[in-house]
Amino acid sequence: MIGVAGIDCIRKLMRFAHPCLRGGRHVYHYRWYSGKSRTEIVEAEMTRIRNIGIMAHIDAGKTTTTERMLYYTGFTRALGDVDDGDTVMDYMSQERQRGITIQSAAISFNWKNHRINLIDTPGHVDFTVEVERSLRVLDGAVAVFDASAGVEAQTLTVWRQADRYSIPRIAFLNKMDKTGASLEYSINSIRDKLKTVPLVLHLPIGIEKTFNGMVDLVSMEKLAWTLGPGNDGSVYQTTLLQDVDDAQLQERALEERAILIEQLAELDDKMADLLLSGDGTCDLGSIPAEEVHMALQRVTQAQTGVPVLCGSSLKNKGVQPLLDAIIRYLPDPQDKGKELEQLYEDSLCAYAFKITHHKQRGPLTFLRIYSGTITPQSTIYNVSRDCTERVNRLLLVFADEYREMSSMSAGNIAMVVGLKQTYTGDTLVSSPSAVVSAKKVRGRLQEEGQSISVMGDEDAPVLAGLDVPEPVFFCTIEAPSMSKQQELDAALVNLQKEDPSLHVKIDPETGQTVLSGMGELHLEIIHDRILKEYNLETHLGPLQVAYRETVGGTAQETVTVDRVLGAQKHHAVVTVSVQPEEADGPTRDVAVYFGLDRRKVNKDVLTAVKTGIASSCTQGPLLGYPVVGAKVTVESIEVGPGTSLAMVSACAAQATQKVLKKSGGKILEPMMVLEITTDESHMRSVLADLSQRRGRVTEVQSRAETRVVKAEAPLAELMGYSTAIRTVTSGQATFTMELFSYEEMTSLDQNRLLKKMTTFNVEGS
Ligand SMILES: Nc1nc2c(ncn2[C@@H]2O[C@H](COP(=O)(O)OP(=O)(O)OP(=O)(O)O)[C@@H](O)[C@H]2O)c(=O)[nH]1
Repeated sequence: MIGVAGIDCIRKLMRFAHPCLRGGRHVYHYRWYSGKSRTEIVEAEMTRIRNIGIMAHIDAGKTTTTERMLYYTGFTRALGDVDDGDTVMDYMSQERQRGITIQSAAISFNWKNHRINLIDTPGHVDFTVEVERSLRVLDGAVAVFDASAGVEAQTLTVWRQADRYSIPRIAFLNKMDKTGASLEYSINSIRDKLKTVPLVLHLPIGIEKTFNGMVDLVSMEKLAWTLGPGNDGSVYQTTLLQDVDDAQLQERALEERAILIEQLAELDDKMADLLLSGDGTCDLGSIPAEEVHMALQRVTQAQTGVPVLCGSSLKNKGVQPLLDAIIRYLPDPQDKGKELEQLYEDSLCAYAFKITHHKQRGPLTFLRIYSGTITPQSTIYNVSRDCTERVNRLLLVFADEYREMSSMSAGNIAMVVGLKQTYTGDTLVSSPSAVVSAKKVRGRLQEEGQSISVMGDEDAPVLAGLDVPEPVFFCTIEAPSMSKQQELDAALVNLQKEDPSLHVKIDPETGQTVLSGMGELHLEIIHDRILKEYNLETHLGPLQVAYRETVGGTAQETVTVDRVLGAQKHHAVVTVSVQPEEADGPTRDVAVYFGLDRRKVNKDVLTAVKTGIASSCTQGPLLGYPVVGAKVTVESIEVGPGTSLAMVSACAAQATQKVLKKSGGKILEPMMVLEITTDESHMRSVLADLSQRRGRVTEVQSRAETRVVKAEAPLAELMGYSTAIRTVTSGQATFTMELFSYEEMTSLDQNRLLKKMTTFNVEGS
């Protein structure tokens, strides 16, 4: 990924871009372009733009595939290698060191007269919010699979996310050169696990070490990567299959093509008509390639099937056909922008999907433009934050340069310098009056019976916000000295603008700053970034699990407050009852009901009571964790004349605390679902380790020597799991983990936790 967050990286970006060899490794430099460039970058017309992302399980080869794309499209002049830590896309230093892809950014390049805007997406489960925000702005995606592993856990997660955003996909079976690679296994796994129809477009020639190319089943050509200059895969031979002296290959290809055409005929009416036209004895082999391409495009975009291509990015095979498939089958940006164009017509509507910070230039904001045009030196309006922002500079991250643009229009991905108050997920338009007219248009369309699905908010026509999962871990963070606290606060504000899954709050009791996030790695990375990007050596407190509290049963409590403050007498009596909320599992928020006639109570008093209850529920009575899965009913309210609303609120809060305690509060702990892939010889150690962690094994799948263990375990027992699993399996196993529910602890475990936490608090105080 082209990370522009780090100052190191920016320095490199501002230098002239060319790959050079240093100490045997390729190092890429980028320049912050101003002035004339070697080539003129024209704005691509909408039908020739593809906004795409690449999604995959960790290590499937997303970065390597992206690097090859950049190389073959002329972006880079030497091949990067993730194993050497010198790829363009994994730019941030943390990514380089850890060998994983963390953040997403956009990078544009041209392929066969089309503009491809590539939005990189991370593969680690701690960064699913990064994946979500990329998916928001994509029109299509390439799913990269390790052909020896088929569909892996993280791919399933990202696939489900892509389903939610209705993103057409094509599949790339990478690593066909690897031992254990299997087209058949991967296809079955795509069909079974992803519940989609895989449409095989390539018949591999050779497998594992002998993998050398493929038959393109649409054009019926043999594509062979022979050793070209520098063995970089840029040259490959295309031969019509009929001219290839291999009758067996021809026969198999004809059979596979027939299967493909039949599948298409089932999914696509036009292909079915074509087959049935004439005397109904249509020769499947004679259907023209162009007709098959068109059918594949329709089926991909309708998301009824997924074209499957194969290759080996590391061995430089199969990437150019993948680029061809992107421009052939994945959609242009028109569809996604349709609804917004209806609302905003020719005026600007854009979505901020990524923000990075640059010390001198301030925030750099990546925008997907849905309608209208954006120009530099203009003023725009942030609907989500109700403020005006100034566009100082408008840039396109094109190949190895940041190019100044005089304007950018709908369908494009722009980078803007100057937006100071914008957060990731905000909607930007031309002016407040544009919002007023968009609202009017929306009202009219709704009256006509048309629903506007892109909108998240009833009041303002903004794009729906991000679906940010609940943080599961938290820890305190301390500035190196009191004098640096302000700098730390500013750094945290910037980081939150970039990363909506990072939560920052001040502990009301200790006054300490508390960070919460998606996992151990997430918080570690934040810590690293504060050091590297803001030069602040902070101290992180011990990592703690974000528990929840809930009620044990039904209870009722009445609290009376009688106070005299100055000359004013305050009198309030509030009775509340609680009971477990009968929803599917614990819900996030506590539901408040009124068991009294609300018309007889002053509106402000009702609001004060609700506020008191809500504030009380943010800190449960057992350990101070938020209360969930409870129904609180206000049974009665009595308020004396002249009593302040603050007093009413306090009375309701006290009653809620008391009733929560009385109900026999329970602690809920986050349960994670784990998928561990290991070899047979380490199975015993993996299972033994899991049972020590209160883990439950739910399924074990076998494939040759590989075992995939699915298990559930409490997060509290999984601290440092990545190191532990590495140790017990001598580095052989990989795993993913994801939050799936909050569960009640057994009373034994709860008592242990309460003892530990109260001792900890006493010691810590
Ligand atoms: N044999 C083989 N190995 C490959 C191929 N493509 C990538 N690899 C290797 O697989 C490992 C992971 O590759 P990456 O490109 O970093 O994978 P990624 O999906 O970007 O990984 P994350 O950034 O962690 O999500 C590296 O060691 C690559 O060299 C391939 O086609 N064949």
